[in-house]
Amino acid sequence: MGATPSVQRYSAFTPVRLPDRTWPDRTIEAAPRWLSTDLRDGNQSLVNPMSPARKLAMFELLVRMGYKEIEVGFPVASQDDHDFVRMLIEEDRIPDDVRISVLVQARDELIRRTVESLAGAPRATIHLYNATAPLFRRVVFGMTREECKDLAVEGTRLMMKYAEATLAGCDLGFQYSPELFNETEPEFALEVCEAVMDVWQPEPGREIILNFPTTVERSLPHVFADQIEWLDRNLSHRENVCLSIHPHNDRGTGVAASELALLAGAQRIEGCLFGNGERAGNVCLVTLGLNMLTHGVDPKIDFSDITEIRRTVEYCNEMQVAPRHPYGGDLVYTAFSGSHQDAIKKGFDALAVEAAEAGVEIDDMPWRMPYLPIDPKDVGRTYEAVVRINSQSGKGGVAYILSAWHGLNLPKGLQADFAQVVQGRADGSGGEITPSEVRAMFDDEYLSRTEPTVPLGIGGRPIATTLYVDGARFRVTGARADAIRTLGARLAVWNVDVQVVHRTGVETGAEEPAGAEVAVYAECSIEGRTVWGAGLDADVVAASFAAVRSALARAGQSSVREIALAG
Ligand SMILES: CC(=O)SCCNC(=O)CCNC(=O)[C@H](O)C(C)(C)COP(=O)(O)OP(=O)(O)OC[C@H]1O[C@@H](n2cnc3c(N)ncnc32)[C@H](O)[C@@H]1OP(=O)(O)O
Ligand SMILES: CC(C)C(=O)C(=O)O
Repeated sequence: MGATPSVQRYSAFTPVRLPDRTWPDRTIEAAPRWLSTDLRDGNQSLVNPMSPARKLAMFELLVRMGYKEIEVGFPVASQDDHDFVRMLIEEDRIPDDVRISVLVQARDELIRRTVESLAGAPRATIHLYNATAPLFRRVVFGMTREECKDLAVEGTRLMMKYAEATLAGCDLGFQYSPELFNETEPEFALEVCEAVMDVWQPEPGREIILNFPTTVERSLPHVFADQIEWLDRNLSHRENVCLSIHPHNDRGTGVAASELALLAGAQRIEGCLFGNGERAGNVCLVTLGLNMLTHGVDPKIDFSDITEIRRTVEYCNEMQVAPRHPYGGDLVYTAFSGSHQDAIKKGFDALAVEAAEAGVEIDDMPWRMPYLPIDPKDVGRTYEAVVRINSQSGKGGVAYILSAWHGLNLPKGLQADFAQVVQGRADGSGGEITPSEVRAMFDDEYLSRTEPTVPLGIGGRPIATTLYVDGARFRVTGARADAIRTLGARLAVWNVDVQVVHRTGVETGAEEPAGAEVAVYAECSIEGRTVWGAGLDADVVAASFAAVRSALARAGQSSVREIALAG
């Protein structure tokens, strides 16, 4: 603290001038071509590069998810990388609709060995790169612009020469990247790409992938978008060029930069699952794909089991995905805070009502949910963890837990009553309260205070008594009604007024409850104050008795047990 600020050591980024940019008015309407570089850029940044088994697990995951272009390694970087490429080819593990690619520097011997590593491949792309940015030309390569361009041109020639000798029968693709494109003078990057194209000679059926990396992300996303629109306008052979981007995430804006670049004309995106990759990572393919899904654009990638994807990626990379990572993190579908929980519960309730009105399944309804940008089910996550309880939770969250996990649908007044109980205990413990602990608290507070046995089958002529069940009437007849009437009479002696009996878990209006257990919630006015009780039983009358007696017991009416049993 107190050290001299270092701000003067840094300078502003010079943007390309594009005052008539058009990309801000466009929208993303279709998925781009995706390339996963998990096995190359991702792998080269790992503390422990992937073992062959981990590489294969990653490759198979990417294929299962639907990636059609997969950069499988840098064959001359290590024996493992080379052997993995050979194994894929020799064991015929590359599906017909998948194209592998490999990366190489613009160096003669490395190019020769890289081309050889692909022998026997039915289709493959060779990806050649050299740095074009001024800092690299000066510091790393000690080259003039001309020499830098020649390196790319010569690399392309060598690649074609070796491929002609070694890869007969291979449907060969070619990709060139001016590394650190974003820091390269745009005219110079264009000049190098044009020179490379002069050698490769793109034409219909012979595309070239020109891949523009923000090797180190240095500026704002819209600046990159301007650079891409500028390229889109100025590249020759445009119809035979696939304009690809390779964004890194050094400023934390890799996703934004990619999305704006798509608007600006990018047709293909290279990235890694959950944003693995050098330094702050490559752009996250999961976030990009699912961002599209939430706008109604099919990403053409299968994210339906995000947990399995995440586990496999964690296994392969030996790195954990952060709990807040978009779409895949542990906590991204979870609300702890009361107002969020309340809104989510109301959202689910409204969705159920609207689906019933429309006569369709909930899963077929448009997704409009407070605080949840995507239906967790669409990525294989369940609703159970959507709401979790701690000291910041409110009645909506507590009610959601009892409903979603335990099938207990509490009336509103009881929700507030029980939330206070939970809040008191959460404040004491400080931590999270699990759904089973919430249930145990409910049982402890309301159910365990009741006696399991109630006096039914009292004789007398059948009469009708009405209970109010979630606002609708529920008729109980016969001896059971007698029992309730008897209880009511006794309670009257004690100045207890049973105002409303709520029952949930069965169809309202039914003569007798269907199904296993019925929950009855009694809202009682006892000596002028409202006291709630709950009862749970296979028999609705028994549950009703239990609920009333629970309320009495909570109100401190200890002799209730004898009264009820005396009925
Ligand atoms: C932005 C990116 O992610 S690029 C991909 C980075 N990935 C990798 O580098 C993969 C792992 N790399 C390696 O294993 C090694 O670098 C190898 C095997 C490829 C090469 O190894 P070596 O030649 O022993 O070492 P090294 O990488 O230090 O070589 C650097 C030389 O290559 C040159 N070089 C670096 N990149 C390129 C390139 N794209 N094209 C041509 N020459 C290059 C450097 O200028 C330097 O030249 P100099 O020796 O004349 O100064
Ligand atoms: C080789 C290129 C595409 C690269 O990885 C980068 O520039 O980040």
